[in-house]
Amino acid sequence: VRRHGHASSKAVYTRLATSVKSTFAGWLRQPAIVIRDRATAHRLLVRGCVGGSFSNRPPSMAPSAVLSHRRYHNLTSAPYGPFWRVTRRNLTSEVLHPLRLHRYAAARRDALCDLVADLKNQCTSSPDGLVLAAESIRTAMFGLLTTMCFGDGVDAGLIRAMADAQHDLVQFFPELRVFAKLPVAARLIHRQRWSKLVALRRKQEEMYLPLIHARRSRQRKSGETPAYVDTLIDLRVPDDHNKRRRPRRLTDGELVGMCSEFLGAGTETVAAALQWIMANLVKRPHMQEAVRREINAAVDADAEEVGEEVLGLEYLNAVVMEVLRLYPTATLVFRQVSEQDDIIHDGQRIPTGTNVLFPLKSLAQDKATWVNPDEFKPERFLADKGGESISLVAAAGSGGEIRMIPFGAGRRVCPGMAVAMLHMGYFTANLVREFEWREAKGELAVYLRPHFGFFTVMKHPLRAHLAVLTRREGARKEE
Ligand code: HEM
Repeated sequence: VRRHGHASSKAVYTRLATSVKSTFAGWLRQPAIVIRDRATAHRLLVRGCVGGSFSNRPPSMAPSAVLSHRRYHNLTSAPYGPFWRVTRRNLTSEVLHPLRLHRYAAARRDALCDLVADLKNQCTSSPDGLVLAAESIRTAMFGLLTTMCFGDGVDAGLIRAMADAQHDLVQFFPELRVFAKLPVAARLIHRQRWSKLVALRRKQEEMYLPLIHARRSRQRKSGETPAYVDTLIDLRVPDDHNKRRRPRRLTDGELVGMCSEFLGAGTETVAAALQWIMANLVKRPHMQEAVRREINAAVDADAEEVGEEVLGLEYLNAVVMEVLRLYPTATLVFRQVSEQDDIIHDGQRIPTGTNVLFPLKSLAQDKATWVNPDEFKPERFLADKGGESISLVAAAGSGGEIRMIPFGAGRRVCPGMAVAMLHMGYFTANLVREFEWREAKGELAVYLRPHFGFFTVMKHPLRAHLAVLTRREGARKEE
């Protein structure tokens, strides 16, 4: 554990990668502690503290929070309280509930068909089958999350424009750090940035609000699968600022903020993780073969796709877990000590307002937990290969110590964990079944280096040579 007051917070800077420092500079300038010890991380994140809950993040740099002057237009930036509880329960009990994910099977299949068609198109139009997979993967994920958010039938051109606007917003995140402290003064000093942020959000509103209004005014069929926005339209939320007021509907601003969060959090993270998975399988053809073998043994050669059965494929799951351990797409988990929290460390109370940072990569690479922690070894998650088959929940600390927490931990743990695991497994399995992925040479070779920013992405977006496999070829490769 490293503790830093105002004067020594520079020490935190020096221990974090440059791109992390620049992305989170607004938060890091405040008093901060970096927790690298797994037992302490477990005690703070999972067990909480005396009195409070230790479930608040520092004031958010998310555009919704900045634009709403911290009136918290989404879940990520909402403080721990009644508003957060109601909106979080809505998300986890409806669209993201693990037992309801089968309802979006058709949307997943459509996104997969579009992705496979796009990759086939790219590899047949390039003389050596070279494909820029990164962009195609992100577009497919955005299309899928758009259907889950707004329902079927959103125009393909509009989805592309929404994806571009979302990407622009995420790229703009680091610049928003200036608004983390003294937001009113910062708006005057950084007028250009403020205007750009307002323009980006206006563009989103112009695209999202007509979709929201259309969902609001349509007649719903009984038994139909709700889109996320339907659940938000029906929701009544308590007012954190005025507890005597009756629960109210979400405002248009809040609806746009929540949809933007759903699309951003659900797309960028999974698309980045999928690239890491495929990049590792390109680098390690024998592992790619092992995944293909497992799929072909479990799925009929005539089956149109590998469906939710991906969740039962042990080797594939081990590859996904190993990617999440070595390349967690969220860089840091943040908490901020609030007045109610009573966080004691080394016999001293950590002052209110202190930011507490949990670096996910280093927490997951402790020599005491993993043998050769820097090596990519999916077998460590396979009981029959001398490893241990552990779930993400167990890895987050059922034994009192955190082993890896790519989705965070405690009350604010990522609500999208189950859907993310399904999406990563589903797309990996089907992409390996449809294509043989081979590494390009020279400058186009796969480069397994990260760029640490708001999300940890590949420094060089994934490219590979693809060969289309017929079902019979795929099965023969296995022999
Ligand atoms: C590989 C994929 C993903 C990773 C690695 C990831 C990681 C994380 C992490 C580390 C956190 C912070 C947790 C904490 O503070 O303890 C988080 C929060 C969150 N994630 Fe994810 N996430 C992923 C996918 C998703 C998906 C698919 C969705 C929704 C569709 C989602 C929605 C959210 C939301 C709304 C929060 C804020 C929760 C709150 O404050 O209560 N995430 N995620």
